[in-house]
Amino acid sequence: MKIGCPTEIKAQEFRVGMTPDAAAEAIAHGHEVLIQKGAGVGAGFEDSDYEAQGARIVDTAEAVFDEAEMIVKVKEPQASERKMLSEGQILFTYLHLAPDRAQTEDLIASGATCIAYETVTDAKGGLPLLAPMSEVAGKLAPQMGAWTLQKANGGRGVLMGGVPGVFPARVVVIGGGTVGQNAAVVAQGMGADVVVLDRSLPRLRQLDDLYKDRFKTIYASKAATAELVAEADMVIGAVLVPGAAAPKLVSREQLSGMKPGAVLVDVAIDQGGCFETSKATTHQDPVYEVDGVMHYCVANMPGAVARTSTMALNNATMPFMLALADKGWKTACADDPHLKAGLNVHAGKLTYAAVGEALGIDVTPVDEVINA
Ligand SMILES: NC(=O)C1=CN([C@@H]2O[C@H](COP(=O)(O)OP(=O)(O)OC[C@H]3O[C@@H](n4cnc5c(N)ncnc54)[C@H](O)[C@@H]3O)[C@@H](O)[C@H]2O)C=CC1
Ligand SMILES: CC(=O)C(=O)O
Ligand SMILES: [Mg+2]
Repeated sequence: MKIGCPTEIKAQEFRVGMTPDAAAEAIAHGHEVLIQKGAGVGAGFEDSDYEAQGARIVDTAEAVFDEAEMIVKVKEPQASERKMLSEGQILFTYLHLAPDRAQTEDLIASGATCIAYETVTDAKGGLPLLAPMSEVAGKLAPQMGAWTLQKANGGRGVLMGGVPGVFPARVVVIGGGTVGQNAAVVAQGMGADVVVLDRSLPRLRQLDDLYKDRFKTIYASKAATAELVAEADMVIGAVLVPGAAAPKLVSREQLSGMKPGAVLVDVAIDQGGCFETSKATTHQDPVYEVDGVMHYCVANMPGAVARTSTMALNNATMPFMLALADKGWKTACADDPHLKAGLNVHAGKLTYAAVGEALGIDVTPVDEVINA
């Protein structure tokens, strides 16, 4: 199969869909790899690194999309990229369709087969292609929140770790999955007083077993969430209902009860955000204020540490990329129910129930398109 990897064009996105190592593996499996000129530079990979592995460098994104049977990317295709997709082509990348009607409609219209990293599953009920980026975003969240808490950046002027004689920052993490766990560990490591809320009791038990000396766990009832948010210096939004639009857990009304200059870091923004007042921002202009509360809502946080993130992402995507290339999407999905869970759009049909529900679009069962 011809596998193509274009340069990411989302603002300040420096990751790349394939490392030279991933290209080498695909080539060893008998595939051809096309890399857009300069695609890896932001993550520290030169064109010559890819050429040394046998990949071919092409000048433009158009050339990649024209020739490749499968496109491997990082971020959801932007409008100009969606126009280049063609019928029968495989697109393997993050999609986050539930909050994004325009993208969903364009992908359906393209006739391509679109497999979303974030809905591929594993045998333990996890999301193996989301997890590495959630680890990164979780670790970044307290760092970005701490910067935003500084007075000159609009924050309350509270130091995460405090000093002897002065309380540390109070950090509330809503959602104790991969993002939440990593955020809580780093925030606690910075010296903050940390509470993690979740609606899953098994998950709270697991976190308590691992970290009871480092942070507290609380069941995420509406009342407990409201009380803790009102007292917080920083709230990190880290919930996920896979594939679905994020539930709104802090309303605009609640902001007036928060401390002036408190910070909301909405990591769940890629699924639409879990605070009512969240709207996606960019690394260039990451923070805005509503009713005295600072919001950090960057939808591609891992792009800030593009080299670490690219390598972590490729470690996870590589076996699935190879299965798709070796077997074609249909057999690869038929053979692996976890990859099958990644299929969101095929040949003009939406195939992911939670996206259909969020956007009011008819859904065709995955098995129907696989067996067609
Ligand atoms: N902004 C960015 O750059 C990035 C965003 N993300 C996003 O971060 C979010 C979290 O991802 P993960 O931690 O990997 O998900 P996860 O599935 O590991 O964890 C989500 C947790 O939220 C909990 N939850 C669900 N509904 C809840 C509710 N109403 N109240 C409290 N807890 C609730 C679940 O029980 C689960 O423990 C996702 O939307 C993901 O796409 C991930 C990486 C980068
Ligand atoms: C998961 C995601 O949206 C990202 O890594 O940008
Ligand atoms: Mg994102």
